[in-house]
Amino acid sequence: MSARPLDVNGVCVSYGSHEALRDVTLSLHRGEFVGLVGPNGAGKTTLLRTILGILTPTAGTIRVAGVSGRAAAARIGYVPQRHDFAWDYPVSVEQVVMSGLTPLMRWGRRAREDDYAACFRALRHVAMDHARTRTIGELSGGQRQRVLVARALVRNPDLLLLDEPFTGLDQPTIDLLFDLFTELAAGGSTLLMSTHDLAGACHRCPRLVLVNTTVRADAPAEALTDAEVWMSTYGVGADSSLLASVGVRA
Ligand SMILES: Nc1ncnc2c1ncn2[C@@H]1O[C@H](COP(=O)(O)OP(=O)(O)OP(=O)(O)O)[C@@H](O)[C@H]1O
Repeated sequence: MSARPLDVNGVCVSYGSHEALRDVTLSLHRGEFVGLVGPNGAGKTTLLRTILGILTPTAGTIRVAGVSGRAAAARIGYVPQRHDFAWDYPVSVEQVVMSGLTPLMRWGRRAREDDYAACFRALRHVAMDHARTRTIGELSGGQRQRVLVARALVRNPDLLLLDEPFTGLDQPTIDLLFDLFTELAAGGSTLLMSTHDLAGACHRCPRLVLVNTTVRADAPAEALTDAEVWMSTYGVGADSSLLASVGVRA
């Protein structure tokens, strides 16, 4: 049996004396699409960056497809927040997607025919193959997000990490991206996505992980009907509109 795409076990992360994550345990199976939700400062980005190997846990272990450390990072496709990317850089869509392969290429190696073929496949996956030669600055927000997903997919990862992919996008664009993520999961990709779109996550992510420093709940979205869990994770009262947005009553 092949190893799970992600196993996080008892992970703790601190920034100096500030404890950002405590005893986080989480496993994903192949083909799962999991929403990671929690309030501002809950530790979502910290968890993604720790899985990526950018941050080192003070305790616990992380395995991606059964391996850890640098080998684990090579198995991950990462979709950063859109505003973390330099969109005014004068490069083509294809060049951005190609940059997803760079970590796998030895320094100085020129792109080969199979690299271009991998880029084309990834762009076709996100329905952006028609825009291969366009300059990235010309793209809409939704198209930019698709290009970032293609860049993450090009290395055929065991795990896709998405950091708030919906920020600043309109509802129809968000719906199309949810369709894309659902299709990717149905095709065997494994996705862990942080988001503040609670209503969308409740409707479209089959499984939700609620986090605030530690995992507060981990269940199919439709099973998260206990208002207390949402209230304590987000630190809100029974009168909060958050409860209506996730479809529960206090
Ligand atoms: N580089 C850093 N140095 C010190 N503290 C940090 C750093 N990055 C994050 N933190 C702190 O760690 C905690 C978790 O932050 P993190 O960015 O992971 O939360 P988040 O859930 O992604 O928040 P948001 O939804 O606002 O993006 C917060 O208290 C934050 O202030």
